[in-house]
This record gives sequence, C-alpha cells and structure tokens, in this order.
Amino acid sequence: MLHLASKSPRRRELLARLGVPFAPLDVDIPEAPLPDETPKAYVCRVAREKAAAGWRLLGAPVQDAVLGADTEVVLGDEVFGKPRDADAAAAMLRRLSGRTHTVISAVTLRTAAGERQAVSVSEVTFTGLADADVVAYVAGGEPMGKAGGYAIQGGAEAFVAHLAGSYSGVVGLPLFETAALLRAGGFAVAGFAAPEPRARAGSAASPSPAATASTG
Ligand SMILES: Cc1cn([C@H]2C[C@H](O)[C@@H](COP(=O)(O)OP(=O)(O)OP(=O)(O)O)O2)c(=O)[nH]c1=O
Repeated sequence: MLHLASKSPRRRELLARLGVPFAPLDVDIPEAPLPDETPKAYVCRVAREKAAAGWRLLGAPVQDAVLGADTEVVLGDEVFGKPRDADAAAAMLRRLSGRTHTVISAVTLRTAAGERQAVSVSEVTFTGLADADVVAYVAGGEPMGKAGGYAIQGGAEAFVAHLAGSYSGVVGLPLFETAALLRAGGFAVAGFAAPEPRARAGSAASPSPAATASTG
C-alpha cells in the first residue's frame, strides 16, 4: 500500500492522477533551513523527513511505501516559505513581480529497502504586478498555505509570463518524477505498462538507504 505523508490537498489531487491507490497520512515537520544549507538541499531534506515521519508513524511497515514531498519558491538564494499572514504574502508577491524565480519540488519514496528521491526545478517568470493587483490577489485569500504566496493552479496563473520546467512541480508534486519513483518501486502507474511481476521484489533489493535519483 502506498501512503502520502502530506496534508496538502493539491498533493493528494495530483497523486490521484497517477492512478496508484494511496492513503493520506498527516505528518508535521518543522520547516526552516539550517545555517549554510542550500535551497535545494533544504527542500530535499524536508521531503526526506516527511517520508521518514510517515514511515515511523506507520511503524516501519515491511510491505508499504511512503511518499513525502516539499516545494519551495526561491528568489536568488532566498527561500520563500508559506506566508504567515496577508502582509507577508503581499511582500513576497511584490518581490516576485516582474522577475524570474525558481520553484524546487523534491519527492521521496520510502520503502523497507531504503529511499529514492527525485527533484524538479522550474523557472517561473512573473509579469510586473501593480500594487493594486497584489492587494486584490491577497484579499482573495489564495496565497495562504502556498509557498511564495501564490497558486499557479489558481488566479496566479495569469501572472506567469513564462514557465520552464514542471507545472505539477510548481503546484506541489512533480508528476514526471513521482511516476518514475513509483515505477521504480514496482507500482503500476496510469499511462504506463504494468510492471513485470518480479519488478517490485527486485526493486526492493536495489536502492541503498540513501539512493538518490535527481532530475531537472
Ligand atoms: C508555488 C505554489 C505552491 N503551492 C503549494 C504546494 C504546497 O502545498 C505548498 C508548499 O508547502 P509545503 O511545505 O511543500 O507543503 P504543505 O505544508 O502545504 O503540505 P505537506 O507538508 O503536508 O505536504 O505550496 C501551490 O499550491 N501552488 C503554487 O503555485
């Protein structure tokens, strides 16, 4: 059985599109970069910690797998987490206005054999936003609970002049990378041929405890 260690409704919707039955798990991981941690290392660590927390919550099940993911908006070297309030959201959007930022999404699949991880990095260019646009967007409430204070799957799609990378990665769960992890773990993913009967057992022996596959 697959479990998704996430409270994010977006992640649950995206994972459902891959056609692998799963059960959601609520985990709470403190999200703050360590001193000198690069944004990418931070996102990867948090995704790994979410998967590990789900794994512990289930009691380290031999047959099951746990997915954890993390998404952050990065401008320069600065990580924009989720805004704590409307003012913080407006401040983030003013800084993203008219500029290109990076969205990093990491996904970790934890099984009894160890973990596999993939990372998606996208470049997003926002149009210039008038202050009245920022105020109106924040007043609609959409920024809360979203990295960088915006939702590309919502009204902010109209702010995006250019996207290079993964749309689903920006929303919170990069489906290309997630599908690859699940297939490597022996799961049947919608749109792909069913795995060989022995694939699951074979893959269970292959990843090392820190096996990492990065894309993007
Ligand atoms: C940039 C962007 C982020 N987001 C969301 C996805 C994530 O839910 C959130 C980033 O915060 P995360 O800490 O990655 O996730 P979360 O706290 O919402 O959920 P959990 O830790 O339980 O898995 O921002 C969007 O929905 N749309 C966007 O365009």
